[in-house]
Amino acid sequence: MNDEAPHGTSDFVVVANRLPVDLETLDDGTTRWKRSPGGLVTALEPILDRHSGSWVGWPGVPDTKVEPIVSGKLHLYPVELSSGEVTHYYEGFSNATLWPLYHDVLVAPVFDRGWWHTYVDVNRHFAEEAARTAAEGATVWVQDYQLQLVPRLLREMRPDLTIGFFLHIPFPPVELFMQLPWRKEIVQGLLGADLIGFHLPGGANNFLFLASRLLGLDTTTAGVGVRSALGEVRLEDRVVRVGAFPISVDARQLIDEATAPAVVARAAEIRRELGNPRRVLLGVDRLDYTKGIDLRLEALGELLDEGRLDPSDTVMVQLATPSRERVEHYVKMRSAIEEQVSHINGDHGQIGKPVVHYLYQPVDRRELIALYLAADVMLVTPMRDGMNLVAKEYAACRTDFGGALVLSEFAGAAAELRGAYLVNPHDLDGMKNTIIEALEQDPDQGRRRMTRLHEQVVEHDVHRWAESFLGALSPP
Ligand SMILES: Nc1nc2c(ncn2[C@@H]2O[C@H](COP(=O)(O)OP(=O)(O)O)[C@@H](O)[C@H]2O)c(=O)[nH]1
Ligand SMILES: O=P(O)(O)OC[C@H]1O[C@H](O[C@H]2O[C@H](CO)[C@@H](O)[C@H](O)[C@H]2O)[C@H](O)[C@@H](O)[C@@H]1O
Repeated sequence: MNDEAPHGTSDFVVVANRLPVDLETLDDGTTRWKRSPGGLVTALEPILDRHSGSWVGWPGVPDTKVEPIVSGKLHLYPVELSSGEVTHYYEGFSNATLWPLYHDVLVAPVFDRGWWHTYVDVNRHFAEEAARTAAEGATVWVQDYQLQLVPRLLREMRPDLTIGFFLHIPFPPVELFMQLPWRKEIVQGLLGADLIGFHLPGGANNFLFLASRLLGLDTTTAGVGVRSALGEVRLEDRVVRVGAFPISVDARQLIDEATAPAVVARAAEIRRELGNPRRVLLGVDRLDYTKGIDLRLEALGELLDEGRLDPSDTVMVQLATPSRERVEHYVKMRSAIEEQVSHINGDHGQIGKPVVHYLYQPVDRRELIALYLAADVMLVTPMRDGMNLVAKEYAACRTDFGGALVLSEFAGAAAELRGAYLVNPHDLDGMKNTIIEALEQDPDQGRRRMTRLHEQVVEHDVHRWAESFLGALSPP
């Protein structure tokens, strides 16, 4: 990386809360860049590799001024946030108000006026940096719930720009959204865009209904389709289009990585290191209360208690990437999950042979892919999830068509991944039966399911997602 990224020259600008890399301070006081967590970065990185452009975002640490950076073809424009802004805008309004509100109110959202004011201020900083970065007539693609006011602010500053917005999390039904004291401001903020994208038609339809009901705007009423039949909100001077564009993964890249001999060998080695169990179950998540890690552990614990799983030949690996570690519900969820893991291992493990191997740390990407290859059953059991790229990564990596995917109905990915074993994670008995069914599947039937999953993800990869959104934003 070097530091020569001039402002005002970019024809394509992504604006997201985070840069694709986080600045990390080591014990000796030196700093280094590490990959940012989460699916938004996973999805957008390959797009910017292809579409050379700029990325405006926060470098992940407070009170640190970082000059613009060039990384290969990509120009990074850091937005500085103070520690107070991180507390009120990121941990507060974004992750303790909007995140739970948009995820079915799984925990009670906090409505704090001070947090809202900081959210407005920080959205303005991001809009200002985007306005400085974009060339005349550029396309700016704003990402996610942390930046819902940016489209309007940016349009006021730079009416020459084409502005897209994509929401990576679910957009709630009107009954829940109406709880938000600043509901009109958020909808007006989003309507600054030319095109607003959601993962699923349901989110797009919720938004159209809200624009009509809350702001009395003229909207289309026919249902939005997947990458088709866009809806419209007709404003006095322009039309905002609204669509559904399910995000995905870079399937070709994953296939290359998953078929590398070193990764295939590592998968076999992982099984040996786990003690050559007959079955390996896997969970991979940011440690978030939406992900249903607690529910799948409860199911596993009961299956072991009831003797339906044999602890001498069954192993579960749960990777939990640290996330939002200062937000109250994340702290509580970590303790609850770690208690469950201890409980299961206390009851069913043996010396040197725990049933659940739990890591609270990110692992290297090649190790993650080797784990996907080593797993007989992948458990993706969120109570609500915008998409869930882990499910799609697992399907992309299984070029051997082995393994099985147990997938919550409440993940966006369930709308497309019909070869999965779908579960309602609140239905504990149903989930237990489905886990057993997946573990004991007929091999031919399993291969058919996995072939279907793999082909779906290869055909509908992240490049198709970006092309469909950007094609709709700026039709030829
Ligand atoms: N390299 C690496 N990536 C991880 C790890 N845990 C999760 N990820 C990635 O983080 C992303 C999670 O995306 P997604 O499932 O959509 O959920 P999100 O965390 O809510 O964005 C996926 O691309 C995962 O591969 C890890 O330990 N190491
Ligand atoms: O930036 P963080 O607060 O550390 O959180 C990580 C990301 O989590 C969320 O990811 C979502 O986007 C994925 C890709 O579209 C989707 O598959 C997943 O269902 C979502 O939860 C969040 O929306 C991102 O802004 C965060 O960067």
